[in-house]
Amino acid sequence: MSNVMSLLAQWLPQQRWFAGDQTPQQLELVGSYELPAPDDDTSVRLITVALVRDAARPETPTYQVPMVIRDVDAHLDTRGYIGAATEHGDRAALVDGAHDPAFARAIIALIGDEGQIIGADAPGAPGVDVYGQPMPGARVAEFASSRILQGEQSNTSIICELQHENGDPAVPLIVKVFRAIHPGDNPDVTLQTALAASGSLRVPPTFGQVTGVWQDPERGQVSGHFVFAQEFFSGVQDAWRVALRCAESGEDFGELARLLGEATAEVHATLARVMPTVDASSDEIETAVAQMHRRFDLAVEAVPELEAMRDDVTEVYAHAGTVQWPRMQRIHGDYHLGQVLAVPDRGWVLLDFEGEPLRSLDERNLPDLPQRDLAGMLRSFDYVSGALSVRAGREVGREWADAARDAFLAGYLSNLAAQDVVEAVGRDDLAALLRAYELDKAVYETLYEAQHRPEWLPIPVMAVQRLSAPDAAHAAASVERSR
Ligand SMILES: Nc1ncnc2c1ncn2[C@@H]1O[C@H](COP(=O)(O)OP(=O)(O)O)[C@@H](O)[C@H]1O
Ligand SMILES: O=P(O)(O)O[C@H]1O[C@H](CO)[C@@H](O[C@H]2O[C@H](CO)[C@@H](O)[C@H](O)[C@H]2O)[C@H](O)[C@H]1O
Repeated sequence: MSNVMSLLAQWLPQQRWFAGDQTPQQLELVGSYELPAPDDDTSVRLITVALVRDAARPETPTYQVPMVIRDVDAHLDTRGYIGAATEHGDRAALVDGAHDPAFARAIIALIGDEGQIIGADAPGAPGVDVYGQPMPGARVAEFASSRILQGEQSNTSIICELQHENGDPAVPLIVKVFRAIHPGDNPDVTLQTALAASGSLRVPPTFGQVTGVWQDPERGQVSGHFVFAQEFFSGVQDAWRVALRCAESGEDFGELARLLGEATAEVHATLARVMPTVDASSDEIETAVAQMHRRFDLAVEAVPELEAMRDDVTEVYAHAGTVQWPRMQRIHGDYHLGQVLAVPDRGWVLLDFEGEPLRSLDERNLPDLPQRDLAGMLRSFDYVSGALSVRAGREVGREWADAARDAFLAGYLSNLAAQDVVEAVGRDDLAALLRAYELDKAVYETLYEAQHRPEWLPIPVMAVQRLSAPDAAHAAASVERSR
């Protein structure tokens, strides 16, 4: 194994976006591409982006890993330091590209200049071709600086400060580097680009994207999205923080929840207009219900206490399979309070349309029911109460969560397109669907928490119990109350 690959094998398991914490058994270079080094920074020896996977575990993702090889000098930013790049000469450092401004700057230039790089084959691995695609009309200012966005994320986002020719600050960009790369469209890119192109203010303006073509060891030549860049809203808070603050302090959240419902309905209506929709055929319904059952089986393996709820859960899903379904369309897919920003002068802005990370990309690219998104947000209100309750050691915030869900649904149903759906399908059937999707989301969350945050596992487990209980009138009552 080369020096760089053995350094990566040690470094990868420490990264939040890497699945699992085991050192890869057989780290394989799937391909790589190089970006031009800046003329005015002679300490950069090479900017290279590797696609790597653990060949001993082919079911795990292929990861995108940007790296900068730099001189070891006084200006080296030690935060991104991976190790000594001995193959690249004396005093050469291998730096995580996400921490190095040379990578961010090269990516912005690739997109802004509509550049293309045809990758050269490396020893043992074919080259990767990459294409920069700016949004029509997008204008790029001069690169000034970059920093990595800290936090619990599935991908790596880099904030880039830009400036006009006269030195005045220009609108900053957020450059999201997809870590697990998949053949096919990434819905985060396609959906947000379609929304932005339709003139929607409910997503950040798109700057552009990088797509790549590579040789997948199993599937041959494939293509997919590598990077997505959008306008960055500085200093704003996400709806999770706003909601927690209100729930803790008693500040009113009703109006904000209602506006969030309106914004959600607006996005659904736009997606139904600009992206394909399909009738929910009996096949589609059967598949969707079978997926819910499958997910429950998986969750029971990880969280055995769910087994006791199996009969009730089965009943809720079975009932959902018998009611009338609305037309299926593209949706957000992993909607929760952390995916929404409170932007002054714009209102709620939605982010991260990548869908649930635990579902396959093929599934996430299919039309789905808007009820999945509504259920996601309703679960999120419950999480606000759940997080506060875990902290307090007793139940708090239940009334707050109930009021937020009523206001959110009322806001959603004030939209004309949403009213048409109620008219066509009927409230009882929609309530049955909402309950099944809410339960399915809580089941998904048990898996997510078991893997990532075991201390929060009781939040979704209690929700599965509550939502599956035969007398649960929760979802139905909310739809009823929002009349
Ligand atoms: N355009 C933006 N403006 C301001 N903050 C943003 C923007 N896009 C993302 N963020 C912040 O970055 C976080 C992670 O972004 P997200 O798209 O959810 O990435 P991931 O796929 O890694 O979870 C968000 O929760 C939000 O706080
Ligand atoms: O934001 P991601 O796309 O990475 O989504 C995953 O992580 C979320 C947690 O950050 C998780 O959301 C769950 O926890 C939230 C509170 O932290 C809560 O508001 C959500 O309702 C709850 O589902 C999400 O499920 C997961 O896919």
